[in-house]
Amino acid sequence: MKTLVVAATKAEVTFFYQHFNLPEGDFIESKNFDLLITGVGMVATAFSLGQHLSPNKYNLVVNLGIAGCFNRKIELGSLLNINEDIFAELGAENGDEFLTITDLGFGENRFKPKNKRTVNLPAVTGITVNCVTGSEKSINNLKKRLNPTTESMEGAAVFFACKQQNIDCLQIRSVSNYVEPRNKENWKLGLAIKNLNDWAIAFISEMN
Ligand SMILES: O=C(O)c1cccc(C(=O)CC[C@H]2O[C@@H](n3cnc4c(=O)[nH]cnc43)[C@H](O)[C@@H]2O)c1
Repeated sequence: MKTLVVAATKAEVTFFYQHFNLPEGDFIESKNFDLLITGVGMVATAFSLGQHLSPNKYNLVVNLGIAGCFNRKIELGSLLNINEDIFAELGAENGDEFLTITDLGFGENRFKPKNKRTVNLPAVTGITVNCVTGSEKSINNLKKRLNPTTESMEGAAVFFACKQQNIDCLQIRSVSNYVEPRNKENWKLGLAIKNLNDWAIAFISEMN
């Protein structure tokens, strides 16, 4: 049984590729782990995992990525263990009220992954969105409704797929930006990606 490492973009795992001398490609099989680049967003992620995730082959999925953070006390570049993730937009508006897919009786919007491993990083709740949050009104609504620490565009889709296949899952995110009206100059992409890759290289190396 192997570990499947999952990221949305190659850029987020660039040093991981270099360290393990991995060939170009979106699905790379190696002796001790496989690596899958899904593309950005929950649809691309679900499709890609639908193609590659098999319980006969994998006993652990490690989802790696950068994320936006709602909490300004958490420094940019910090690593977080997302141990709960929520599809934030999946549901229905009823005037100013939001009804989740659970309220509507159509399933779950909130996922806690099955995971036997302990990871020495702060554990937080994330949300998963199709549209990166970028207005004070949306930020306040999300904080009030879900009280999230981070925001990504894939996390809950990975947890969903792992739950469907009964596979353990870790989601490790590095904070690249605060959730705010969009200003890419404020992002610390390089730092976030470096810290994420250092963690991932150490984790995979120690496992094998
Ligand atoms: O512009 C670049 O050079 C660059 C390099 C690597 C990655 C990116 C991305 O934009 C990755 C998109 C990825 O990041 C997650 N993300 C990051 N911040 C947020 C956010 O505030 N809200 C939602 N998602 C965020 C997301 O999971 C995307 O897949 C650019």
